[in-house]
Amino acid sequence: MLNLSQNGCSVWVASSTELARTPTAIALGKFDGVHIGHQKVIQPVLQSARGEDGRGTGEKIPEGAPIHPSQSSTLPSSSGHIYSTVVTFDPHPQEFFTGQPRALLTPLDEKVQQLRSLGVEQLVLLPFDKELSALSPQDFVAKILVQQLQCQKISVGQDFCFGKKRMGTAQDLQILAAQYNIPVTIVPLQTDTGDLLKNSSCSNTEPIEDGRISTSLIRQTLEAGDIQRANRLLGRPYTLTGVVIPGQQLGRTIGFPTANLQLPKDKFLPLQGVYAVRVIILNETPENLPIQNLGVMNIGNRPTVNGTHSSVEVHLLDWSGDLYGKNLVVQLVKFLRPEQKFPALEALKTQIQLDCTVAREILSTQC
Ligand SMILES: Cc1cc2nc3c(=O)[nH]c(=O)nc-3n(C[C@H](O)[C@H](O)[C@H](O)COP(=O)(O)O)c2cc1C
Ligand SMILES: Nc1ncnc2c1ncn2[C@@H]1O[C@H](COP(=O)(O)OP(=O)(O)OP(=O)(O)O)[C@@H](O)[C@H]1O
Repeated sequence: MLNLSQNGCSVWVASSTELARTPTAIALGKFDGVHIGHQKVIQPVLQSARGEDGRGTGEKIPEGAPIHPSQSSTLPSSSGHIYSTVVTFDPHPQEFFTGQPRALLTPLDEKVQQLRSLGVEQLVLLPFDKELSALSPQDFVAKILVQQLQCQKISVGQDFCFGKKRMGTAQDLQILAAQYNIPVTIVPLQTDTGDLLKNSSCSNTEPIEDGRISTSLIRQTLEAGDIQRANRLLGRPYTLTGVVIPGQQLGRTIGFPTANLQLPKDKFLPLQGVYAVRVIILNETPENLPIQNLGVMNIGNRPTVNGTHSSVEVHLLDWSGDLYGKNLVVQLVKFLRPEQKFPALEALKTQIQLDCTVAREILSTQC
């Protein structure tokens, strides 16, 4: 269990339902990326926690007490507070089923940051294991949502599926939850064009390019280097956040010192190559305002210097100083070009000079 706090606001992170604060208003799903579609699903839960929908006077049903579908989960409450909660799964269900580690758009720390900025009070990580994956939709609602999380309200997207073999739909959730007097908001699917999709069905296949905003679409967009579209789907710039570690220190010899970033192991990387970026240097003291700089970034193996592993390095424009050990937030703005093997360092230097000129131009016009 963690309680991550910054600037007075905090998100309670519970690694099991026993550690969760209750009662809850719940947004349900994987929420990797916390994209525009996810943000719409989270919105009703925030309103509910503020008491804007008239609920918020619920009393806890004692842990372990048997609950019958006819029994309302809303009893008079002592504190009257309903915690706005995102309920998600850990590990990502796909990782559990395939056994392969999955790179994430928002590893845990970043997801918590994003949820905090939206005003979410709590993140509950349901351990996704054989037992949870085998729960029927009925049992998932009764045991996890009602009994353990004392749920007062639920919000999901139109294509939400849950329970064993993803058998339950958003409509099924609405019917099951109604038996406990829990209202379920079903959020229409948000698309890239702003249209709403009418049809959706539960399936485990990767989505086709239908414009529906999804984690999968954003991953594909980043893999293709279309940063502008990825940023539009996310509702903010895609960022790489990490600590600066020593590199080979060759960059300074060609006039372009670079900060080598150590990222969370499970961070999803976009297409290899060179990018125009904005860089926030996070200071140790929280009261200091973060400093924002323009920069160029390379993601790749550095074939010109016979690099052996992939690295992420940033050169800050018009900046000099020591960044070792500092935390950087790198916001991707535009993909400039693929990485190349140059015959000599001099040719690489000339190309990086050009990259800086192009980046400066782009960054002066685009946000
Ligand atoms: C904007 C930018 C573009 C780069 N482009 C390439 C490239 O096309 N090919 C390549 O081999 N290395 C490229 N690099 C990586 C350089 O080879 C690397 O910065 C240099 O070797 C210094 O590495 P070091 O920080 O480990 O000392 C680029 C670096 C930057 C900052
Ligand atoms: N574009 C969208 N519009 C409305 N709701 C959405 C949208 N995308 C996801 N949701 C809803 O947000 C919640 C979390 O979504 P989830 O992360 O599980 O799926 P996703 O973003 O579609 O990712 P994936 O591509 O991995 O399926 C679910 O309730 C889901 O139905």
